[in-house]
Amino acid sequence: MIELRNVSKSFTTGKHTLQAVSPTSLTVEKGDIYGLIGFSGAGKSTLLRLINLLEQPTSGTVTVDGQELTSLGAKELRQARHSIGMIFQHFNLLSNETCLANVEFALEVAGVPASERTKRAADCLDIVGLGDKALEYPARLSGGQKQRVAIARALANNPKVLLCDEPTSSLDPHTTLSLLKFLERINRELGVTIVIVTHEINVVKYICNKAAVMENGQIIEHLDLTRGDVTPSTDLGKFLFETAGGWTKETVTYG
Ligand SMILES: Nc1ncnc2c1ncn2[C@@H]1O[C@H](COP(=O)(O)OP(=O)(O)OP(=O)(O)O)[C@@H](O)[C@H]1O
Repeated sequence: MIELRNVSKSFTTGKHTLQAVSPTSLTVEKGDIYGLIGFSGAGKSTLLRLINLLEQPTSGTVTVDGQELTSLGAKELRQARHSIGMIFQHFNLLSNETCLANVEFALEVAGVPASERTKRAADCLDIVGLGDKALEYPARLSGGQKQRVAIARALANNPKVLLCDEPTSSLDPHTTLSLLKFLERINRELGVTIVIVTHEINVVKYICNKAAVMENGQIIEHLDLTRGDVTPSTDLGKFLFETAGGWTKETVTYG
């Protein structure tokens, strides 16, 4: 579903060039919930943003759902991006618009006729269980509810891929858990492939079937999380998993 081939990204500020992502390849299969983990500054968010070309790669190719995004012109890229939704740590909702208008906006940008937008936006809010909040403003919602509106907006154009940049970092543990269950449902019932950047290993352990450990702009290890015991081979992988402790799908019984 997602193929990154030798992608790299460097940022130049003045005389300084910083290599945020060194040439890296990554394959995410259809139906995966794929985690990107590592310390702050490792390049996780940059790698995620390379998937929908929010960051243009310095080198390499990005292919999503069989379409090589890096070879598209601006108009085609805008079109292709509609099948890639994204959510963020701080939700990025329009605060002066209602929840419904926030979702409608995504449809408007995608060129959906005005006559269809309201119904589709309302349906998306229903999917996330917030049909009754359609005419509320984001400021009146809890963090978890705001993230659900952001998910409704991300789902409005029926994406095949959902990119999540620290989606639970602003949420308390209970809200985190219910959001993770929700993302799981989207993955299972709507068939949406999910890539999730997080510094919370518990999140990865709970929801992901695969993960990549990043350090200094490189993927240093790929992990299969479908088997009971995760046994990272790198020191960083071991450190991250050994210090995580906490909950797993088997140990969490509430929510
Ligand atoms: N737009 C930018 N301009 C310049 N440098 C940037 C830019 N975006 C990211 N960087 C740098 O690239 C490196 C990787 O950043 P990135 O945000 O991808 O890391 P991260 O692993 O997601 O970190 P965190 O967990 O703290 O968000 C960092 O050194 C960061 O300062």
